[in-house]
Amino acid sequence: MPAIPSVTLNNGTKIPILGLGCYLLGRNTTSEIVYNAIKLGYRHFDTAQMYGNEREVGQGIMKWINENPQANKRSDIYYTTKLLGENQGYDSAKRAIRTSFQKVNQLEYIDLFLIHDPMTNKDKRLGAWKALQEAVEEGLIKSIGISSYGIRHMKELLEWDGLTIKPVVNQIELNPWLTRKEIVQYCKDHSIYLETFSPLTKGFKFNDHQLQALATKYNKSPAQILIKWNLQNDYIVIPKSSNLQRQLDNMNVFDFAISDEDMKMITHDEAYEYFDWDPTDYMG
Ligand SMILES: NC(=O)C1=CN([C@@H]2O[C@H](COP(=O)(O)OP(=O)(O)OC[C@H]3O[C@@H](n4cnc5c(N)ncnc54)[C@H](OP(=O)(O)O)[C@@H]3O)[C@@H](O)[C@H]2O)C=CC1
Ligand SMILES: O=C1Nc2ccccc2C1=O
Repeated sequence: MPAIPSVTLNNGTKIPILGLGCYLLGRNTTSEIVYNAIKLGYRHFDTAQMYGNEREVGQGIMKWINENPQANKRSDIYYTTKLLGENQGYDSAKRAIRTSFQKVNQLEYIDLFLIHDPMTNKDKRLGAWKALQEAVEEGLIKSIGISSYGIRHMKELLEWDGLTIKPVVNQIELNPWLTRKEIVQYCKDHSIYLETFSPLTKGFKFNDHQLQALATKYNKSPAQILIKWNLQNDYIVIPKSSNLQRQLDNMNVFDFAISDEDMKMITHDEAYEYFDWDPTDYMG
């Protein structure tokens, strides 16, 4: 399997364009799943304070590094976590960032720390961002970003006079039935990379007849077509699977291309179907 390519973010750091979503991997199994996924070729892992498995994701990564430190480098791995909503606000965020860091301190730094959602208020969102900026200055974190931010939340942040570090990504739910053209355009205009969660629609769209037709045409599975749809839109993508064979299938997307015509055919700008949560229009 070829190495997963990386792209460069607005601060010059690189991120592998396909990572493993770590929600619901299960606390007892996470470290082994992460370790085995690295053996398969995954180099990017997406967790969160909310998932309760930050420590175990770090342990899986460290097991791989420690088994051959000459060959297996920390810098080859990309580790993302996210600040829980209730930990927003400057003081709470300072504490929670340190707690997350302590859980994986053997990793020496966190590659990317996201504000998980905008569903608090302006003071708490900006206070959390100030704490994240300081953690970058301290060297605990390399990059910071946002998740499920709508345009008003991004404007609030980008126009804030305390902003010293721009978000590198907005992690958001996108799929052929949820294209969010305005948010995508806003992010592109401000050099904020789109990173897509629930890219497989959690399986809900696997029986869609157009998706099935493309799967047959390209001799790929519906999951592989959805992952490729994301990559061809230049989105970073983080499908979750706890199963080794499905993880392998989800990586096996670099040997084909969906035609422009077929990309248009499965893209439904008029639809608005989400399968997780939708905080982007939160008004608080
Ligand atoms: N920022 C945010 O607010 C959010 C972030 N996320 C992040 O995004 C990640 C991915 O999103 P998630 O919501 O988990 O959903 P996904 O769209 O990635 O779907 C995961 C589901 O699809 C199944 N699956 C995976 N691969 C295949 C395959 N090849 N064929 C058939 N079924 C498959 C998985 O089962 P199995 O494990 O058995 O293979 C699981 O049930 C999360 O793990 C998390 O890291 C998710 C939601 C919100
Ligand atoms: O992975 C996730 N699954 C979720 C479900 C509800 C709210 C947030 C999330 C995640 O981040």
